[in-house]
Amino acid sequence: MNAGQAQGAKDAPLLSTHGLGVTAGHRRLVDGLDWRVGRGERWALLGPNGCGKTTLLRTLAGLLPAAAGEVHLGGRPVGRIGTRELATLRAWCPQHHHDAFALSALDVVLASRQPYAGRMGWLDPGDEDIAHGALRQCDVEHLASQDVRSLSGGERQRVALAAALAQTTPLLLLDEPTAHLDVPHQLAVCSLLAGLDGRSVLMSLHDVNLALRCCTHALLCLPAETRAPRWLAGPLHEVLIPEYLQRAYGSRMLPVTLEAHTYYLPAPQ
Ligand SMILES: Nc1ncnc2c1ncn2[C@@H]1O[C@H](COP(=O)(O)OP(=O)(O)OP(=O)(O)O)[C@@H](O)[C@H]1O
Repeated sequence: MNAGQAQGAKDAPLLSTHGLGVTAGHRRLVDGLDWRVGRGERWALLGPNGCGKTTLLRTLAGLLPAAAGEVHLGGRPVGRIGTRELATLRAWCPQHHHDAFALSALDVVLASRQPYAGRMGWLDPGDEDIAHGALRQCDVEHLASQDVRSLSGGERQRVALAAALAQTTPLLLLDEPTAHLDVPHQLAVCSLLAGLDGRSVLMSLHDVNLALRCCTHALLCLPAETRAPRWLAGPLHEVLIPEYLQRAYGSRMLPVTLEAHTYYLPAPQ
């Protein structure tokens, strides 16, 4: 990379999509999406079941090919970035975790340090410190030596989040990071993500109120009957408004203000 290209990469948005199309089977889930995610922004991906949040996140992560257009990370097409480098640029935390082997929670988190391992694949004590720090941040350090197959759903979810944090990437792609979590842990994860200085987060969520607490921006899917759904992107309070929420979810959402914060309640049927 020459000096001009290096400067271009520095000025480029962390993530951008250019005419992005995403399909699953015969369904077109995203069509012509032009979107930019800046450094330090936290985006909520919202929309009804099956609208394409997971498929879009996996495409952004470079795990699925785009049907049209491109995803860029730091100004470069994601498909042209090698696996190891990609793992230093974005962390991916899926919705489901399949644990085939008897690994401890610490092992699972340490695995996310592999992109930084030396030539022989060895990690150093600094990696262990980062892994323990991430387990602590996610309130699961006391489970570090426990077999992940024996963890509860919420504990496993927090270990997965710790693994994503320990990857120390500028971008985190999280598929329903608050699934399985009790309310105090949902709020703790919310504050944790909001406190990640300079790192950007894209997370699919089902709770509009959590998005309002936790995020700076929203990408909301408005389903369409006859063509690909339309994804509205923008600052949180421009996108999460009653009109758009009703179009997205098909039911009226009533704004309620409590202690200067706005929340949404579904209107009685
Ligand atoms: N490989 C596939 N073949 C056919 N259809 C698929 C495939 N993968 C996903 N789909 C369909 O694509 C749609 C989008 O799925 P996706 O998991 O992205 O939705 P989602 O918005 O994350 O849903 P949820 O809120 O329920 O988690 C669904 O209707 C799903 O059945």
